[in-house]
Amino acid sequence: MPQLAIDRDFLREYSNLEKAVQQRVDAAFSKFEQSSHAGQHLEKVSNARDPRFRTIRLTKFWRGVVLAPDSGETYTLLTVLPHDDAYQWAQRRTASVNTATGRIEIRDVTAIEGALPELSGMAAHAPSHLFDAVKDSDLRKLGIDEQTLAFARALTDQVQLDAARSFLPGAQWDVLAGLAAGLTPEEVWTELGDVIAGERFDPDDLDAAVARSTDRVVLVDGPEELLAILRQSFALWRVYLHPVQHKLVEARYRGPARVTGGPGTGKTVVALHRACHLARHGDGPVLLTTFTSTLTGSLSAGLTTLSDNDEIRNRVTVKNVDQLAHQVFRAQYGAPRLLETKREAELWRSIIDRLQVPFTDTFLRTEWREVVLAQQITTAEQYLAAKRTGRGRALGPRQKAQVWQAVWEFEDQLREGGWSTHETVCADAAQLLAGRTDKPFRHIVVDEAQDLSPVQWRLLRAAVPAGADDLFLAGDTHQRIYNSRVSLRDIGIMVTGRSTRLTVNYRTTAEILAWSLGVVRGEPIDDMDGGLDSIAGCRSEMHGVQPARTGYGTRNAELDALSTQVREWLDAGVEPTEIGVAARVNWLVDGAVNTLVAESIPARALTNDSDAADAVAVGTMHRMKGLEFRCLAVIGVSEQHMPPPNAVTSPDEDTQAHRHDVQRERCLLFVACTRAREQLVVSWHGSRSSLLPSGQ
Ligand SMILES: Nc1ncnc2c1ncn2[C@@H]1O[C@H](COP(=O)(O)OP(=O)(O)OP(=O)(O)O)[C@@H](O)[C@H]1O
Repeated sequence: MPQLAIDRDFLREYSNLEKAVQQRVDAAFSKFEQSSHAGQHLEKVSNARDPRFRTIRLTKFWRGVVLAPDSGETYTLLTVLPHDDAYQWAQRRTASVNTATGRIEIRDVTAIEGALPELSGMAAHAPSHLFDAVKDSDLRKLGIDEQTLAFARALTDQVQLDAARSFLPGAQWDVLAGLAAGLTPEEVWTELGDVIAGERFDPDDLDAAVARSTDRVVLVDGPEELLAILRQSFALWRVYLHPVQHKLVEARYRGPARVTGGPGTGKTVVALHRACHLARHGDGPVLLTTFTSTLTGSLSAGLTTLSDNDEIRNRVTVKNVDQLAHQVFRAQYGAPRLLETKREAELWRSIIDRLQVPFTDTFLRTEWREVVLAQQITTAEQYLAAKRTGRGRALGPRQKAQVWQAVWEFEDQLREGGWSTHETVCADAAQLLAGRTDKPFRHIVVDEAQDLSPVQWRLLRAAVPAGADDLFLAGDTHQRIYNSRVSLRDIGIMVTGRSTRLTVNYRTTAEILAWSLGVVRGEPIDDMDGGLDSIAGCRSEMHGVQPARTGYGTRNAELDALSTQVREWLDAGVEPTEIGVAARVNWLVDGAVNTLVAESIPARALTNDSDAADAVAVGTMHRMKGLEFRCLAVIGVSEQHMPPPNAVTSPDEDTQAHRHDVQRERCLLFVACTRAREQLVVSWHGSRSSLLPSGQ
């Protein structure tokens, strides 16, 4: 029986096809496998460079291009195009086997041959070339074949390489892009993961290559599966993993492990797959957790996309860390009597007044959270001896005694009133679990790990027995938006030697990523493990338009321009749900929703309970975490609103806290901008924010 395989690129194109053509694709390929002579529907392409390319008729105007097997029965659907384009596509290209990965790749030979003479001519007179530092033998080892090698040797700059992306074989272009981004051949080798097995694959066995190409081809088992895949073609991106991601998902670690990487590099995708993998092959219940309830919701939905097997799904609990803390606390002590944040600040202020100590309530609260609770300090001696790494303002013994007295009073009043805060609930829950030998989970997977506080880490550490595959962390400290700082080793979570960085961004175009990286470039940001994190090598292989940056005289002028922009996107065929608007503060979110709605544009504010209506999503930058949009406007990036003055500690009060607050705001802007997939528009009114990259 002939079997149909679908190329990943086609799944992406499918959602952009007109409904009628989609229906013809469904019909043609649903019948495909029942036919005992699949070849009979397929037409040969005259003047084809590769005789294995065929076309299949879908409608009078549309054709599918199919790669027919040399001898086996697997036919791969590569693309669907209007009649003439389909023939031209097939005439220009060839399929080949990458000798390093053993997988198939397609190249536009006509384009390569067309560009090479001119490039070689220019290269002959150039003082240096893009890959002078890389040996031929290294390039060959990484799967670069003779034609691509000749092309690579003729390149003198990155722009030429970028322009060649559409016609060079994909995996080989990835290798060259990695080397051009400054990775060594060894690092590129590691990035390709276990697909380079050291073996040299047979370049003529295309059928075996198709079967091996799980990263770009999905084999379909029958018409129902085909239809299911086509229906959810976008969500299906979650199914294809890069070899490095795949390795992380299935690895067996002797202890805690983590994946880091810039925005859009697939950390959440890895976390989801890892949770499923542990549910299937692990040794007990799995907790998939993160910081906020909004993020928990999208993890839950992602998990359902990955596994429709109830038995597997039921082995994974999805809960945010505070929910877990409250559950453990309640089971022992009943419902906590929670002190609201406002009343907590009042309590600190009344203690400051009474004791006449020279600190602000913000300083004392942070000291309590980040030093006292984080290190489980219960006595003055312990506090006097405690490490205060990252707390900035140095304290002499007299000041420390004053702080301790205030903290003691605060905790005493909590005890007396029977009050809890979210932090104490978490600390109490951690203590309860630490004392138990029967832990609730065998494996814990944490997404957005950079935002968890030390007390929350203590809870997670106590919720799982120490051992193989106990904790798996996914996160990026350049996207820390809640100011929690932690040293994992201080909490007893050792990830050294079990940390992997992802570098390829799958969400955002290179233009948007490069500009957004400017917002955080040069910031010294820790890696939660005693060192500094780096965003070097983070790159995207997709291209599009440069982000637009515009200032307006007034807020109303900025909002009017926003509605013009959103209308333009809608008129260009972008669905309302694929458009996002981000602002730093709630009142600007409300202003944007009102302006859009007044212009009859469907728009909704992202709130805790808002559902996914068919409308443009407008939300605060915090709410944007975990989301992505084809087109995104980031508004109100003005000097007076970004950062908002009340969100940043004054440098006179505490220089370190000031620095941390400004850094958090930078990270927040970075997070917001990197939610855009294809188009990003940044605007402000009045003077522009100093957080925007200078000179642009
Ligand atoms: N191997 C892959 N191939 C294609 N697309 C991928 C791959 N891995 C992830 N993606 C897609 O890239 C996008 C970003 O993935 P994901 O949200 O997991 O990244 P992230 O690193 O968690 O991002 P962030 O840190 O910005 O939240 C998603 O649309 C996802 O489906």
